[in-house]
Amino acid sequence: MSFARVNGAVLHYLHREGTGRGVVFLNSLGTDHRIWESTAGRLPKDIPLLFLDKRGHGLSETSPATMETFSEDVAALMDRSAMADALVCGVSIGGLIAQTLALRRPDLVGGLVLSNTGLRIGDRESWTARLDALETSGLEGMADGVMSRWFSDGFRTSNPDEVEGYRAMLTRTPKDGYTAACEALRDADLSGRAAEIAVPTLCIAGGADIATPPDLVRALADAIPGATYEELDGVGHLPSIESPERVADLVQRIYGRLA
Ligand SMILES: O=C(O)CC1=CCC(=O)O1
Repeated sequence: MSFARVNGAVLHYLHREGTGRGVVFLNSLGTDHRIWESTAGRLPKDIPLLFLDKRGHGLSETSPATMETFSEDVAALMDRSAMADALVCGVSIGGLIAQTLALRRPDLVGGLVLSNTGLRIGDRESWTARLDALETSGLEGMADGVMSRWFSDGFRTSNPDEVEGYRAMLTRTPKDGYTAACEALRDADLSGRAAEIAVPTLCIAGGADIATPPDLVRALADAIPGATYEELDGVGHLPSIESPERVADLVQRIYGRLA
């Protein structure tokens, strides 16, 4: 567990040293780095890993941010950890941050795993409505709806305790941090930039994801030159939690293919 002030905010990160190419994990809206724990724990024990809580989430300080700010934070922590040419795995907003990083700092990104994400997620109206709901009801009032977007019906029925735990992760997110990330999502649109991504890319969709449905992820894969697409049957928005063994297998497969 480490902390560093980068780009004006104190960020929380975990860097495991190792040998060979590193793997970086970027989390989604209202979550922290722990959503990748079960997946990362299935990867070889000797490879370097970097996890971080994006600003306004987990133990990282809150401040206004754009998708560029989030990607600069990742770049700063990778530079600090002497990690370059890494496999960068991002889920949802983490996938948008990963794409932004690949466009702005191609030296840092050797490959991408883009899970449950798109070139754009939602639209201006849907994020404005989310921000209004946050003002009216707070995260506590929104939490049931968010859980039904994060997890498939089957997972919620079979794993009530886990869902309760992740609900706590959501509701403990600072309101200002959640707001900043929603505003960044409202304003981010990478349509038209995908052709510039020049690294091996795997796009993962959840067959039961209603937040970033398979069609959105497939359109992302179609737009990035040479990208491959995998759909996980019956899985919701956070496959690293619902199906860590399948995600770890896919991460290892693309890791093994990187030159
Ligand atoms: O909270 C949601 O609806 C799911 C989500 C959208 C962007 C993100 O990072 O998570």
